[in-house]
Amino acid sequence: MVPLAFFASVFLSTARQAVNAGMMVFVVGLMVISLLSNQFLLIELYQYVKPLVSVLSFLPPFHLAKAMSDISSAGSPTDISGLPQESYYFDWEQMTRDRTQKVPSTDSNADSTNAYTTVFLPPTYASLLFLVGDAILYGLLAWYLDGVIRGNHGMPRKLHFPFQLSYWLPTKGKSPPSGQQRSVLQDTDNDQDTSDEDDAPLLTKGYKLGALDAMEVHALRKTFSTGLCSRGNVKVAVDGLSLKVQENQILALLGHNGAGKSTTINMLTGLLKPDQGNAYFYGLTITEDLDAIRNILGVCPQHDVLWGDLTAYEHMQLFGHLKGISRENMATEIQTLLEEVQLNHVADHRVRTYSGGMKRRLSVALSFLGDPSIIFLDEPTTGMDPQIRRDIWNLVLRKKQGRVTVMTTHSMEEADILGDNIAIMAAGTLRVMGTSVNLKNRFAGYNIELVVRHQDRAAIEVLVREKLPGSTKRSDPVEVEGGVLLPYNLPPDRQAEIVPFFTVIERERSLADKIVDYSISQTTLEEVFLNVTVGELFRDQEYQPALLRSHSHTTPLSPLSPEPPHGSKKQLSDLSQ
Ligand SMILES: Nc1ncnc2c1ncn2[C@@H]1O[C@H](COP(=O)(O)OP(=O)(O)OP(=O)(O)O)[C@@H](O)[C@H]1O
Repeated sequence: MVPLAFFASVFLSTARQAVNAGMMVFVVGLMVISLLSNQFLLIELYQYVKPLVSVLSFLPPFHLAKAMSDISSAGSPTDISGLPQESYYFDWEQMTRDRTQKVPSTDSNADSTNAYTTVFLPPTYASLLFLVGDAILYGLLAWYLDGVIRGNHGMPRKLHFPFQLSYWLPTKGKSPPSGQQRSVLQDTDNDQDTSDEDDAPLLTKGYKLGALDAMEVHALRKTFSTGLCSRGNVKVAVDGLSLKVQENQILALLGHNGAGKSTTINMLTGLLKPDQGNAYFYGLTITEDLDAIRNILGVCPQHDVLWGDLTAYEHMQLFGHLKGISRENMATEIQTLLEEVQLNHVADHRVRTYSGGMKRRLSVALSFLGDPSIIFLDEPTTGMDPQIRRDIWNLVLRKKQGRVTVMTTHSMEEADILGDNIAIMAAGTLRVMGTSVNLKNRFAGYNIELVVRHQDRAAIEVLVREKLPGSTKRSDPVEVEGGVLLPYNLPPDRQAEIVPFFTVIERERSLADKIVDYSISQTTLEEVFLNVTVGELFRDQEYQPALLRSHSHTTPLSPLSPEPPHGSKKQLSDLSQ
């Protein structure tokens, strides 16, 4: 029965499907048992019983129920046909006897001695042998089909995977890319640089393509069918994503809801099969070496996968065993990690008593179990209070050495603090990638705020138009104490205008009276994010291709490149109007 359950699970992807299938099996089984134990039905359906028994031989529940029934009836005063038994005990001879059921014959010409006909049922030992055979058959089928059929979950193996040496002797642990693998990657890079230039994301100067890349993603694509039938609408969740991450670095993946971050992580961790593309971790590919990659992978999924009846310690033990942590190290490692996420004082409490933030901390701790070389954290700090969140940030920063960390977040502060590189996704594509400073320089520029007296507002606005011609109003003026605040944004390529403008303000005594206060600051990552994804928000068809095609990802851009972020300024100004 257990191998049959594993076999059935290959074709079922949700708990609801499993419940429905279980109900169907129960109803069909009940009907069959009614038939075989009801003489009236046996008479009516006699000619169908023999072929039915042959078919049922391949279903373990039939032989299990029959063997149990045989064994229990063998010890009773009457046998299965209701006739008196010669002996009341069960012996091996009974096991080898055909189990027949006598039913009244429906043949009108039958004489009185032939008034009964017998329905053949296999002997008990045959049922037990069938059970063993079924267990082997379904076990093998479940193992093979589970490898090659993954539906939308996981990466299917090749049809001939049992004959692949790599299946039986997987590459263990973290290994640098072999010369051959490495050269394939380089070739792929070169191909992509020349042929796919238009589709390449923008990489800023802070991002270094180099020899230490431990994770490389190439043209990853995933679509989902959204219609009722498979030929319905298709949603492109991730569209040709390519990026690289170096060891010891954290990549923060930003994007609005539905940008494709979780789908990307699910593909990279082998939960979803990519339609196209591949990813390499330390030279291992997700399409070929998923088992080896899983040995060095830690994942904190977006939604906690925890069991309410288990404690935090039991969760850690369970995952520790699955990750193959040795018994000697298990207790120390669990204790250290639980202390680091501040759950040690509730380690023996059932998880159902935890708050959302505590469950999240446990998920983070689970992902670090076994010291994995690649860590994926999908919105790890959701629901945590500010203090705990900072502790988790410290944990992630402390643990970034010797591994690749990829995290998604909606918190710009989190991305700014943790991310060595920040990648911004929109509509399934990577729009920009670089360090926080470079992204700010490249895509946002400067915020200039002037507090002026009401009566001088028009004069100062004229002055700003003359001396800061590249500036735009960031939002409507705001009434403040002593006057009105005029907020401006200056793109990074107009940096040269800043010094002359403030020199004029400092020198002209008349202006000093009109301008009560002023400030200048670099714009925030949030503004970069809005700036980069604003085209997506407004679905401006002209803007997006211009943004994508204006740069090649192989050419590092100057932080203060003369090329403005085309369209983005226009859209921001639209926003403010
Ligand atoms: N199983 C699915 N079937 C159909 N569409 C899906 C499926 N999974 C994801 N999508 C769609 O793919 C797109 C990307 O989803 P994804 O969950 O990757 O976004 P995300 O960036 O992680 O968003 P969030 O920040 O809200 O978690 C969305 O439009 C989503 O509706």
